[in-house]
Amino acid sequence: MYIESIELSNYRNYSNVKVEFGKNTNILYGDNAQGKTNILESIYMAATTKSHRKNTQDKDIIKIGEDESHIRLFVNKKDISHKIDMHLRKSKNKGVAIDGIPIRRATELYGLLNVIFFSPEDLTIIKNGPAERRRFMDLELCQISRLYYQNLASYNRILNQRNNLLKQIYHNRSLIDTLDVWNMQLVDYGSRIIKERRNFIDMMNEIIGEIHSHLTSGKEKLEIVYECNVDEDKFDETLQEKTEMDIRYSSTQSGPHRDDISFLINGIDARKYGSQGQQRTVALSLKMAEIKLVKRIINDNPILLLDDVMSELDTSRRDALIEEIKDIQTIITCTGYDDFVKEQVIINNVYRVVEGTATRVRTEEA
Ligand SMILES: Nc1ncnc2c1ncn2[C@@H]1O[C@H](COP(=O)(O)OP(=O)(O)OP(=O)(O)O)[C@@H](O)[C@H]1O
Repeated sequence: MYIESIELSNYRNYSNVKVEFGKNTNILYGDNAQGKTNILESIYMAATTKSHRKNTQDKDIIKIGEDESHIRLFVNKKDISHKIDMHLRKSKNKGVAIDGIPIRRATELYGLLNVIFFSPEDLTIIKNGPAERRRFMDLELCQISRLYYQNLASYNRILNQRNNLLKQIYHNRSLIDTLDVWNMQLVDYGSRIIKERRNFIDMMNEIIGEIHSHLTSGKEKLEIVYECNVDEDKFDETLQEKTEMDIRYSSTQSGPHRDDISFLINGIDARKYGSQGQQRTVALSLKMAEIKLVKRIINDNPILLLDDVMSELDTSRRDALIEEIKDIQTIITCTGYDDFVKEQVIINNVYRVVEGTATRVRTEEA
C-alpha cells in the first residue's frame, strides 16, 4: 500500500495544504516548528483516528481560531485508490468516511491504512517507564487486531468503573458485594488482552533476534520477555486476594494495566544494565521487527513515518534501517535533506515546509 496524497484544512498551523507522495521515499524538510511533524501526525490520524502525540484531543489539532478541521487522504491498495475523509470538530466527535461512506466506529477504519510511526522518542522506550512499553504494545496490537482494540477499550472502561466503586466501598462497606460483577468482566477482557500480548511478543521474538544480531555484528542475542502482571488463569483469584489492598488504595493493583516487557541482551536486562547505546540499538531492532511483523500479518507493506530519526542514528544503524525500508513507502521529516540517504534510496517527492506551507521542490517518479 502507499499514500497518494493528503490534503489538510485548518489542521494545526496549516490553513490549506496538499502534499503528494511517491511509492518510495518522500522527504519533508524545513527548520524547527514549521509543520513537518504535523503532516506525519495527520497521516497517523487518518490511519488510526488518533494522534501519535500523547494526550492530544481533536480540539488541540484544529487550527487556533478555527472551529473545524479536515483531512482527506488517498491510499492506494492493490491498485485501487481509497479515500479517507476525517472531519474534526471542537465540541463534537469526529466524523470519518471511507470512499464517501460515513463509518460509525473507529475500528471500521483499522486495517485500511497501516502506518508505523518512528520518532526519536521511540529510541528511549527501553529506559522509559512501563507505561511507554505498554503503549507500544497497545498501539501496535490495535493496528493489527480490531478485536484487541475493542477488548482494550472495554477493559479500560471496566477498570475505571471498578476503581470508582472501590472509592465508594472505602466509605460504604455494604457496597462490597457489587464488586464481583466488575471482577468477572475485568477478568474476561483482561485475559483476552494478556493472551494477545503474549502472542504478539512471541511473534516479535521470532523476528527480532536476527535483526538485532545483524545490527550488533553477531555480538548480542536479544530476547523480549513479556512481564505479565498477573497470570490469566489466576486473575480472578488475585483480585479476590487483593480486595482489601485495592479498597485501601481505591485502585486496582493487579491486571494487564500493570504489565511490562523486558529486553534481555545475552540474558541481561537492558532496562537496568544496558548502556545508552545498547538501549537505543534495542529500540531500533524493535521498530525494525515491528515493520517486518506488520508486513507479515497484513501481507502488504505498511507505510513508515520517520520523524527526524535519521539524524539520531549512526551510519551503520542508519544503513541497516535504510536497507529494511527500501521496498516500502517512507515519509521522512528532517531539517536538511542533503544530509543522508540520497544515494541509497529512490527519492520521489521533496517538499520544503515553511510556516504552515509545503512547497514541492523536487519530483522524481520511480
Ligand atoms: N492547533 C494549532 N493551531 C495553529 N498552530 C499550531 C497548532 N498546533 C501546533 N501549531 C504550530 O505548529 C508548529 C509545530 O509544527 P511541527 O510540530 O510539525 O514542527 P516541525 O516542523 O516538525 O518541527 P521540529 O523539527 O521542531 O519537530 C508550531 O509552530 C506550533 O505553534
